[in-house]
Amino acid sequence: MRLDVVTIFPEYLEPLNVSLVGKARARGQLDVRIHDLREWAHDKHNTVDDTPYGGGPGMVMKPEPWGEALDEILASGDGEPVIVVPTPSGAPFTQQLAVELSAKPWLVFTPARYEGIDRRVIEEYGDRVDVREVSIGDYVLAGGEAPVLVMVEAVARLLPGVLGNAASHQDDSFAPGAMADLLEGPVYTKPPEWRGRGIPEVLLSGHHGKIARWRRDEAFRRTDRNRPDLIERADPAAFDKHDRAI
Ligand SMILES: N#Cc1c(-c2ccc3ccn(Cc4ccncc4)c3c2)n[nH]c1N
Repeated sequence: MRLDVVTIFPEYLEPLNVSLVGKARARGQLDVRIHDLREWAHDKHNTVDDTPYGGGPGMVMKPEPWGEALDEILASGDGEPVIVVPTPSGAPFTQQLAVELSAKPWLVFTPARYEGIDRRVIEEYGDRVDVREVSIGDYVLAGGEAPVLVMVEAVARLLPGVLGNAASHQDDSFAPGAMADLLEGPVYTKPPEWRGRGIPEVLLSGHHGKIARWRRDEAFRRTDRNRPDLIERADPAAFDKHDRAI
């Protein structure tokens, strides 16, 4: 997978050099290219923003630098990318969308700043390629770089061979399948006792069926406590299927 990121804060994307994504880049599983938008702003001050038409607070990112940047990037690759635009007014970024994007060969992320990008940029490239406006949550940030870090990690960990244990994401919270729409249950490791706190006996039993059922029940309990909205959405048949499987 090729990932391009266009930003006025390239240093904000340094975390893509470490940990899971950094290792995937080093192994050649990910081709990550970070671009400084100001390279396509040609005035003396490399200006990328201006006042909003119609008035109002803040500044808007000018279309010209984005147009030159995206034209050059799209011309540099094979096929067409999905352009992912982080914005507070986007569609929710979900595990389902992460799975969909992980199957794409090329993603271009356009994290903006200020009040966002001139709408004509989204329209221009929406006429040419698949453009997704996406939000990582119902809160307001100052720009799109942190959302890009979140989305890249969520997508990269789904790529074959990136996570050490293939099973690691199969029981994720929100992962499709028997535990779909349930949060993950609690996890434990050694020592067997810590500050007078032990381990649930079932996890020491070696009885895989009982352990799976306990984990399913704990997942249900945690979901009911922290995300009751997911309980309504969950498909009861998925639980039956999971029960039959354990
Ligand atoms: N994804 C995502 C986001 C953002 C986000 C993303 C990109 C930009 C670019 C600029 N801003 C600042 C801004 C713009 C308009 N209205 C308010 C603030 C951004 C915020 N905030 N909250 C989220 N969940």
